[in-house]
Amino acid sequence: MDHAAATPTGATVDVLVVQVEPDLPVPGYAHPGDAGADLCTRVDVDLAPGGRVTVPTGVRIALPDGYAAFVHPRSGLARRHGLTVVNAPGTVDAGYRGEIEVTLLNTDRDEALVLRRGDRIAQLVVQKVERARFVRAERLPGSHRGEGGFGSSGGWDPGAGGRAIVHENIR
Ligand SMILES: O=c1ccn([C@H]2C[C@H](O)[C@@H](COP(=O)(O)OP(=O)(O)OP(=O)(O)O)O2)c(=O)[nH]1
Repeated sequence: MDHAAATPTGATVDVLVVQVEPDLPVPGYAHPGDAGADLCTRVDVDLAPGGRVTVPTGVRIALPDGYAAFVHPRSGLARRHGLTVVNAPGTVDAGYRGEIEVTLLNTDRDEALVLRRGDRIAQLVVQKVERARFVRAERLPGSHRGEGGFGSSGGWDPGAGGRAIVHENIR
């Protein structure tokens, strides 16, 4: 099992964890100062090129009110194998008591990926979140960006003229 569960120095919040199978590690930070605690797969997975799978992590948590946890991909797996999290970052609500699952996508067109039970597959970032009151208004205050959407600062082909852009399917 490739996992270094360091006791986090400077931890600022307690998060209760119930392990679905006690021999798997609780989420752990690999290094002091890391933002993400590693999540492991509870099952073996063979992921075909272009394949998608939802993997159980073996952990259930109770976040305090005012917090959420976000499931992010691991950069090393992304770089080496093209592995990503489909809905990155996945949102774990404070009220969620079920097992955290991770929906993985093997973006590599040629190589299958083998994950074994206990392998680290993603990382969980615990954050304070605001809860907004959405207040109806007739107009919004001005800003430097204005209505310029994504790509408006350059590097994007504006030829689509506001139409949806259909991206090539990975298959
Ligand atoms: O990567 C993820 C994302 C979410 N969840 C769990 C925790 C979260 O609280 C719940 C619901 O997630 P989300 O709100 O993103 O899903 P939804 O499709 O909007 O479903 P819902 O209608 O239940 O909110 O699923 C995970 O285990 N892993």
